[in-house]
Amino acid sequence: MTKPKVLISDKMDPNAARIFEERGCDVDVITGENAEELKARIGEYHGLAIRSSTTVTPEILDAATNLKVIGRAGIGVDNVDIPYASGKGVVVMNTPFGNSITTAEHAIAMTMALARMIPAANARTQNGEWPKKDFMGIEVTGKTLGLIGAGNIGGIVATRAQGLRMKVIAYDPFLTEDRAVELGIEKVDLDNLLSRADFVSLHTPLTDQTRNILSRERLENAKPGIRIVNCARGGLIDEAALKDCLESGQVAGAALDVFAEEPAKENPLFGAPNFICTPHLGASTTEAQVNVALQVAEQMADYLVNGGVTNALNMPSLSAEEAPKLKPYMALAERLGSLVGQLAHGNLTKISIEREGAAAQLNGKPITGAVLAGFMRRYSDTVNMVNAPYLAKERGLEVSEIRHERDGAFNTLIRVTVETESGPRSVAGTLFGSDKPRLVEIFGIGIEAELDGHMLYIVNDDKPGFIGRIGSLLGERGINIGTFNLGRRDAGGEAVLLLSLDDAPTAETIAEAEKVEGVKTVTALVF
Ligand SMILES: NC(=O)C1=CN([C@@H]2O[C@H](COP(=O)(O)OP(=O)(O)OC[C@H]3O[C@@H](n4cnc5c(N)ncnc54)[C@H](O)[C@@H]3O)[C@@H](O)[C@H]2O)C=CC1
Ligand SMILES: O=C(O)C(=O)COP(=O)(O)O
Repeated sequence: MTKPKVLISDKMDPNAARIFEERGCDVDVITGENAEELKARIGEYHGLAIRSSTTVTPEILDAATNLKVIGRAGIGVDNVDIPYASGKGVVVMNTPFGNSITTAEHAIAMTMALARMIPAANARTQNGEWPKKDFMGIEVTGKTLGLIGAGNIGGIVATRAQGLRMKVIAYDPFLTEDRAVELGIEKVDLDNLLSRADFVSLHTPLTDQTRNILSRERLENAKPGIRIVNCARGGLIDEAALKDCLESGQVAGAALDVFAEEPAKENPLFGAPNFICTPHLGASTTEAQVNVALQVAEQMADYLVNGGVTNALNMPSLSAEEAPKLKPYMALAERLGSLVGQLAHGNLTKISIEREGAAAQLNGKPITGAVLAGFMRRYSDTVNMVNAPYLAKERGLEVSEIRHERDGAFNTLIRVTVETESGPRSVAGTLFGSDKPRLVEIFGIGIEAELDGHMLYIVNDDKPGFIGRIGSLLGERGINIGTFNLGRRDAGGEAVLLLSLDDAPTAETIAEAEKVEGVKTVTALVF
């Protein structure tokens, strides 16, 4: 196997490059390139490790013809077009906890800096002014902190703020009552929060629902003299409205670490009263950067080298321990999916994946992904486990997964069934010797065959002499048969023949085979 190649395109702790190398990847660190430069380069890489400065657009992804994984050394992934990456079969992962304490601490630092106007006091003192009378601050003790978003970072901010004796309330539609009780915070709606909070701190991702969540209207109707801290994402606040509210005094102060447009070299808020800012430093501590660099490199290398999937945003997790165990199952699942995809006719809208025996004890999601990857190949040749579920959804394919506790004739079995116009059609397979995929049933007929390379699937009448006729036809045409597998429904009834061939059969060979006495259908298959 060639070594996976990874590009680190944003400034990252050197531990990331070290881990990639130790785990068997080639790595280039090339930061600060513009989109055109990245587009020209990305085609040669299997992995792309980023922070927030690289934006991964559809154009970049179209050029990324070998890319398998994007790793975000951090939390927010609004700089990656995840639906497009999924469509391209690229896994997107982040490191959801590595910088959360650091970012929460930055929000607390910003809160204290706002309360006591530390940046301006510092600047003017160092300017020789000694402006003691201009900086009358407020205490945070006893004040109400309103969190918009109370997930990992919001939750940590809550505990730190409670340590400062603040009362914490939160607006987060996904916060459970139990978690709110555990955090000792009151769950409220957004209007209530804005009418009560002395400080507001934002901790949501940037999504279509949260964009502009602090709109002009909400800022203008908030509690007069409110102070706002944003260490989450720029697009959450209407910046022009915030500037007006700072100037009118409606908002008593704002501390932003993030801006709608970054890098923010110019911004309407610069110079506004009681406005302080940092250049997206929320995650910038030595501890957090080591954490996220180590974690992203471990996760990406795991995927590129062993197929393990951790913290992916567009694929189910698969631990590095599970991956080798699941590998033969995934090969079996993909072939079964591919077989029904090649054989079943018409518009297929339902597929079910059943697992029995040892297979029922395994993580089913990767097996389903592999079946769908094999099956969807009937529609697209760029399909893989990552994009198959998305493509299946796009085509309206209904997928069901069934686990049977019962033990059947095989100690492990995967069955794939599609609903066709003439009823359900199903194929099943097992593993021989724990890692060799074998087909054991095709459309109700027991058979035992490897699914590999070029094959011919022939349905025929179970009559004497048939096998000789087919063998002679192929022999006369100089086609070498690798394996020869037979199955039949009843003696003298419908029978099937699966042949593996050294080369792809020509259309002419197939037409000749169809003319052989007793043959009903001939289908060329490829795995
Ligand atoms: N300034 C910086 O350097 C950093 C910024 N961040 C930002 O902080 C964000 C939050 O990070 P975490 O707390 O780790 O994420 P998280 O996923 O643990 O928490 C986000 C919370 O927002 C809530 N939420 C989602 N939609 C909402 C809505 N419409 N209204 C209210 N709440 C909503 C979710 O329910 C969740 O509880 C990240 O998405 C990232 O954008 C993260 C790290 C560093
Ligand atoms: O982790 C996040 O979401 C961040 O915003 C941190 O951004 P950065 O890695 O410092 O560019």
